[in-house]
Amino acid sequence: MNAALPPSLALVGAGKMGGAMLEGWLSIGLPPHAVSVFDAHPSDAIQALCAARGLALNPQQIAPPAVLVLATKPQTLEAVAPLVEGIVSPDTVLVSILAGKTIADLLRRVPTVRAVVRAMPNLPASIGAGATGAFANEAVTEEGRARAHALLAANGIVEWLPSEDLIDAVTALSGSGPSYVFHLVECLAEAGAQAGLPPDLALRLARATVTGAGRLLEASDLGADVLRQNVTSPGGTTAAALEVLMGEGGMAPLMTEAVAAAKRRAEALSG
Ligand SMILES: NC(=O)C1=CN([C@@H]2O[C@H](COP(=O)(O)OP(=O)(O)OC[C@H]3O[C@@H](n4cnc5c(N)ncnc54)[C@H](OP(=O)(O)O)[C@@H]3O)[C@@H](O)[C@H]2O)C=CC1
Ligand SMILES: O=C(O)[C@@H]1CCC=N1
Repeated sequence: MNAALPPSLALVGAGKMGGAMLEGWLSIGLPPHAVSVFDAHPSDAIQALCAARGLALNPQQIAPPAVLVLATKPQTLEAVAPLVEGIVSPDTVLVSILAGKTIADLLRRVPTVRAVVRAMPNLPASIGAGATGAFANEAVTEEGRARAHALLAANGIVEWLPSEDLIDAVTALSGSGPSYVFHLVECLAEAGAQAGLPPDLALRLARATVTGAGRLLEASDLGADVLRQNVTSPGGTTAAALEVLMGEGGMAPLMTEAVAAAKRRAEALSG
């Protein structure tokens, strides 16, 4: 087991994201007896995982954990705060993945805690291919930061941010970003069907194209711009498509607008 991993951990909210992170922690050797899971309505998969691996699910009482990861919806912070406040001690590091909720918002609801890490993971965490942005307040010790890092790194890359206010932009880019890519698959498949392909064939090709391009990007030392140029024969078909995608009203201004909308929504979720 990674020596930096916390000796005890509570996960509050084991939904899509919390559940994905939990699987990552177990896969890198966090001992199941060190983990307590709290969820209002645990899914069948979480109940089965807890039973199979011997994790405490919704225990009545636990000793304050070294780290508590809060992974409920931002809108439930008010409702879940008394549970969290009842579990933590002043030495617990609170790692929150709630979009929009600031460190000040969290400290107001959970006054016992001092050390807070705001982290923004993304869904590919479920296969260890996530991207997380994180910010630690000044009360987080070197040890606390190392523990948070070890947990977050179980799910993919971790980028520590120099200031908390960057996290809303991270949320808009990489937190929400996987959904933009999945929508690209939907759009590509629809466009292929419009171009005459049977819809199921178009979907298979679109999915394999996006997956393959992602894997090439990961495997290659080349930048995305060079890889794009490598597909683009002068005067060929790709150039014709890119004239549309890179033209006025193309993908760049659309993506800028989408990310700005997500960032505004993150800001609106604070409080
Ligand atoms: N999904 C994603 O890709 C990402 C999500 N996030 C953040 O992760 C957080 C969770 O999102 P997501 O996993 O999608 O949401 P989910 O709804 O899938 O997960 C939240 C879980 O918390 C449970 N819950 C609700 N209230 C309580 C409570 N009082 N005590 C204990 N458990 C409770 C929910 O139960 P029930 O369903 O019964 O309400 C649910 O199982 C959000 O704050 C979001 O901003 C961050 C990055 C990416
Ligand atoms: O959509 C949301 O609000 C959350 C935060 C980032 C991804 N999902």
